[in-house]
Amino acid sequence: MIEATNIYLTYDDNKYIIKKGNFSIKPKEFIFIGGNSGSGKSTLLKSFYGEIPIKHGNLKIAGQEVFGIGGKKLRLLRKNIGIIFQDYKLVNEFTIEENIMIPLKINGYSNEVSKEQANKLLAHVRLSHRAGYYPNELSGGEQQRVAVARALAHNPKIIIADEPTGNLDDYSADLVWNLLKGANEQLGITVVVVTHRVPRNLGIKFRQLSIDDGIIYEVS
Ligand SMILES: Nc1ncnc2c1ncn2[C@@H]1O[C@H](COP(=O)(O)OP(=O)(O)OP(=O)(O)O)[C@@H](O)[C@H]1O
Repeated sequence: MIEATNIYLTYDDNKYIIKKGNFSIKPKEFIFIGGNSGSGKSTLLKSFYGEIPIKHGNLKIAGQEVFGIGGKKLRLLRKNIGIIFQDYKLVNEFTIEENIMIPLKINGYSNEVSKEQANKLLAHVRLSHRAGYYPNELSGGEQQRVAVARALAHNPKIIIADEPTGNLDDYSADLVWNLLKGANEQLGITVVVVTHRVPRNLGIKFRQLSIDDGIIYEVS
């Protein structure tokens, strides 16, 4: 599902954040990515959804080459991916129902279908009673559950999450881990999560990668 061959990532050409990155993530795997602060975890995730260019090497996501990607191909790439951030990144001017409708509308679904799907997902994350609320009327944990629903809305093949529980208390973090686990187990979605703290008792098989001095390696 994700195949990296000798990828190099940089912001300014003076220093490679990721060097000679080689790894392979199979469909339906659950992957954690660790490493010290500043080691390049978020940078690596950004390369997956075309937010920063691949400087050298090849990166295939769901069969699509990411090197040099832009325009229509980038839109197609993002169709396969749902993204979750530490700080939720919901649109404050939209209700939470409307937030979940965003990826559906972008992908060409009608208002009616988008609304129906958003409400199914709101029920899934147990927030139906908040459909008309705005993000700033919700707790952080609730906002992150909306972000998970939004990431799932367009039936992506891959979920990418950058410290999804970093701002949450243990109770809310558990709810988010369970939603990600369900997406992986029940929907067969490949899940890639950057986290400093791998949850104990996740209850599913997972693999761990780590980044040190720009090098990506497998944690055994
Ligand atoms: N937009 C940017 N422009 C230039 N340099 C950047 C940019 N974003 C990140 N960096 C640098 O790239 C390096 C890796 O940053 P990145 O955010 O990927 O690390 P991280 O492992 O996710 O860190 P953390 O665990 O603290 O979130 C850091 O040295 C950082 O300063």
